[in-house]
Amino acid sequence: MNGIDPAVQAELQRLRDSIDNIDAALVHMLAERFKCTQQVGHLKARHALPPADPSREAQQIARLRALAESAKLDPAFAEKLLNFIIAEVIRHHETIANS
Ligand SMILES: C=C(O[C@@H]1C=C(C(=O)O)C=C[C@H]1O)C(=O)O
Repeated sequence: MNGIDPAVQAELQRLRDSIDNIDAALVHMLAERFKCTQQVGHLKARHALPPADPSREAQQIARLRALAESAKLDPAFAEKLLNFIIAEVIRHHETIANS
């Protein structure tokens, strides 16, 4: 990065500092979400409820797509991200149910 104009370098660093803060916030928010979903997993296992709840997921996806649209984020991306997270949660719930 030696030949970069110092003003450009400073702007790049300012933006990357914000990106790093946002990434840290995402990790903390995901950790909190997984703490909640782990509790849901134990509750479901105790009461013999199935790990996945497709109707709840459909509501969450519809809500998140609408929120994404109003935030000018690609709704398809928001849906993919939520599905990715939920798949991991369901995997955890299956592990809890089988333990
Ligand atoms: C957490 C739950 O379990 C599963 C995971 C979900 C999630 O990560 O939001 C949503 C629905 C379920 O498929 C739940 O039923 O609320």
